[in-house]
Amino acid sequence: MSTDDAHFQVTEMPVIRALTKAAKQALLTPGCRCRTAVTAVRTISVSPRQVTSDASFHSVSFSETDHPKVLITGGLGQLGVGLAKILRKRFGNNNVILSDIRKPPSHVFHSGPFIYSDILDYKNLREIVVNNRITWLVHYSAVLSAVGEANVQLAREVNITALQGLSNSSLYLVVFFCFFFGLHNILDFAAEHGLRLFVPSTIGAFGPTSPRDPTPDLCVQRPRTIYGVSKVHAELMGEYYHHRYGLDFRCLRYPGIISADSQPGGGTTDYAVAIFHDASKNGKFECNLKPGTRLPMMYIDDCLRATLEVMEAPTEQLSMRTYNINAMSFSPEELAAEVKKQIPDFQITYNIDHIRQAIADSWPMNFDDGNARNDWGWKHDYDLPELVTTMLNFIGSDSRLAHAN
Ligand SMILES: NC(=O)c1ccc[n+]([C@@H]2O[C@H](COP(=O)([O-])OP(=O)(O)OC[C@H]3O[C@@H](n4cnc5c(N)ncnc54)[C@H](O)[C@@H]3O)[C@@H](O)[C@H]2O)c1
Ligand SMILES: C[C@@H](O)[C@H](N)C(=O)O
Repeated sequence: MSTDDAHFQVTEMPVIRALTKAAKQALLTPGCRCRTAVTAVRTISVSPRQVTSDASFHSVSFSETDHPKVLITGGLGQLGVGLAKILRKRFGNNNVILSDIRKPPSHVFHSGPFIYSDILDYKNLREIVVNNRITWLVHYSAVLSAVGEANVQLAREVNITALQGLSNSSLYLVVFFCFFFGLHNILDFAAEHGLRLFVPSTIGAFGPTSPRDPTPDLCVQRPRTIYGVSKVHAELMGEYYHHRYGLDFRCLRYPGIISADSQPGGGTTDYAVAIFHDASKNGKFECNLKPGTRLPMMYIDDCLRATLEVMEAPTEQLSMRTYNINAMSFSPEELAAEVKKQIPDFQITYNIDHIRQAIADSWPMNFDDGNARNDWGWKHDYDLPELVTTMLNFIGSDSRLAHAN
């Protein structure tokens, strides 16, 4: 098994297992959840589709001076736990509920409210929102780019062990539709309950026909991954609900996010996290993208702060509802050169994953985030040297701590 395959197994299987379990149930049980979700969206008596365009959805008592009550879906991935931490610091521990379909590790479970929530289950979501008087919803649940694309070995494993009887193409169809229904559930009840809704998008929402250097907020968006297509869909649906029903939809297109204490969930930019762990532990790293592959990237602290800032931004500052945000752009060889400044013996080799490479080659190289900077004052703190120092210090002190214990 290659390092890359091993990485896939370690970091992506829980997500795939959880997702395919949901997908399998949805398809194989009578009155499957996919169908139920569609029915709920179409027939629920308070559906936005049945309310006039000037109706106010902001029926939940929530003023700008109150602390919001936040629900984070898909919160056990790379970003959710960190976001919960900064939101709890700002709004109080009990005002931020983390949720996922996976079992939380003990330190997460004991750090604040955690609840099971499957975004495909409209009733379950609705109960959580109503019972906890949720006012902000951060919709993090997703299947990232590389997991969403055809990985034959992984797909076969999943088909045999999780979706017996379904063909590869059926599996991808299920993932695709569950993703959409999940989003539709979220949009419908966010509008119904007057929630402020944050859905992250990505550099992956652009494709090979978009301008790539730099990529502006508004341009051709023809992504070639199912992940990108679903994110463009989310951007458009969110903006449509905003204009049509007054939904307070806010969306940031994140670059590849780099974090030390949480693992990425199966994306194309994951190499930029793995490199620090391998450099710190073994002094070498095998990269699955070509040396010159330039992509926009950001340290997690900047990403989470941007999320809080756009959620708190007064409505009148938002000239748009979907913004690019950026901090830096680099290629594997540039990142390796920066790591080498701190670990002089560090060696990088290349073993290209053609699926990830094709995805990366279709994505922006530089991201133009001028609108975010002008409208609500976005400003990043971490550039490449700062990122490398921070990551290596964090991982180094973490492993020294582990050795000491
Ligand atoms: N991490 C990045 O580099 C990056 C970059 C751009 C955008 N984003 C976006 O930010 C969000 C969070 O990213 P992440 O890196 O934390 O993702 P991740 O893949 O690490 O985590 C996603 C989480 O969603 C959960 N999930 C899957 N199906 C679910 C369901 N049916 N119901 C509830 N939860 C479910 C998974 O269990 C997992 O914990 C995603 O929407 C992603 O597209 C991330
Ligand atoms: C860029 C982003 O959306 C994610 N890290 C991925 O590579 O899929």
